[in-house]
Amino acid sequence: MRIAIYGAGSLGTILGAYLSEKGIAVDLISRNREHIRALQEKGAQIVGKRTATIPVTAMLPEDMQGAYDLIFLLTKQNENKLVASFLKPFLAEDGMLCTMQNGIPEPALMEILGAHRVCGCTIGWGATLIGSGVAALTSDEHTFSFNLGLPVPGREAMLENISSILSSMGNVTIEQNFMGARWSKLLINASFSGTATALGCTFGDVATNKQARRIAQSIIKECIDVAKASSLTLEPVQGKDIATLFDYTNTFKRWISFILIPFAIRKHRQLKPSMLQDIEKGKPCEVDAINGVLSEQGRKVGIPTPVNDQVVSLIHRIEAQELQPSMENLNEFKI
Ligand SMILES: NC(=O)C1=CN([C@@H]2O[C@H](COP(=O)(O)OP(=O)(O)OC[C@H]3O[C@@H](n4cnc5c(N)ncnc54)[C@H](OP(=O)(O)O)[C@@H]3O)[C@@H](O)[C@H]2O)C=CC1
Ligand SMILES: CC(C)(CO)C(=O)C(=O)O
Repeated sequence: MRIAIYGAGSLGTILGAYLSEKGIAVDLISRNREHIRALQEKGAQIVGKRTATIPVTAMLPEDMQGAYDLIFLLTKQNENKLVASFLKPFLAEDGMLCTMQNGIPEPALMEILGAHRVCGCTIGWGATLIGSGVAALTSDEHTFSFNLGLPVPGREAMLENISSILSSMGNVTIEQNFMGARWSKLLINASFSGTATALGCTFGDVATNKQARRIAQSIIKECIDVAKASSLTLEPVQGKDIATLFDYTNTFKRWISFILIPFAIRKHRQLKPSMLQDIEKGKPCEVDAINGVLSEQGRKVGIPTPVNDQVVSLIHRIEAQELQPSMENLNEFKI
């Protein structure tokens, strides 16, 4: 099976290194020339929760040849239409593109590549590219998890193949209710990644600062309400039934959910959201594909998302350099 990781940056470099280490042949592809040169010359350097240098095969998009049976997509979502059109001739007729991006990326990719050539996977761990060829693993290895699913039925055998490839690295779950799993990950990203990006901090800082935690808690609730109104059943995240734990209907349950938050994210305290990493690099981030999707779906089903809307507009102001990501932005919130 010919396998590629398209968009081998923070996550893709770690994924590619672990698969290569297990003897699974995979091409790591990115447009970032310095990064690709470093990967080719020195291998993938992993720092952070693990220190290792692993030889990998890396190339630029213009050096791709022939068709791949499986492409893991790990570019940011902002250019997905262009990326999918570019990748179309490189995906075998019966191949599969597995998007590991955040948000709800499958529908737009299916339009270009065909419904049966796209599957999705949510990622429950984090990474940060800190230099050419150097990726920091920001989660413990035991949190490596992959929740795989088909947006439409029909390619179950291929999904099993992908599952066995990924299970060489971590824990894989094949989701029957894949959209429920997607929305559970969206809930984490909208609440924690969105708040941490606006405030320029880690997940741990969001949980520790009570005002920040209140913002994240409100977005969790907004997401649960939007999911319910959209007839989506949220799937557990790493064994935790977030829809039950954090869905409050009275002051007492609201207080319990507030107290639970630091415990629920304790293994992920050091995570710095990929949206914040983009902002720090002066790039536009995926806020419209993450928090923006929650606000948009809320409008469709008539559920207000006032706190999430504030995160969207704050992050846009940060992108426009009117504000810096900082704890001082807590003063901008009205909740
Ligand atoms: N980082 C994390 O911890 C997590 C990220 N995710 C999701 O995974 C996805 C990838 O995130 P992340 O790894 O952080 O992203 P990065 O920006 O670190 O990596 C993306 C890589 O793809 C390259 N790239 C971008 N556009 C193209 C293109 N059109 N053609 C070829 N190469 C391209 C980038 O190059 P260049 O630098 O030049 O832009 C970069 O090397 C996102 O959807 C994110 O939300 C999910 C869970 C955790
Ligand atoms: C939640 C986190 C940090 C890792 O899974 C992520 O999805 C991101 O940074 O985009």
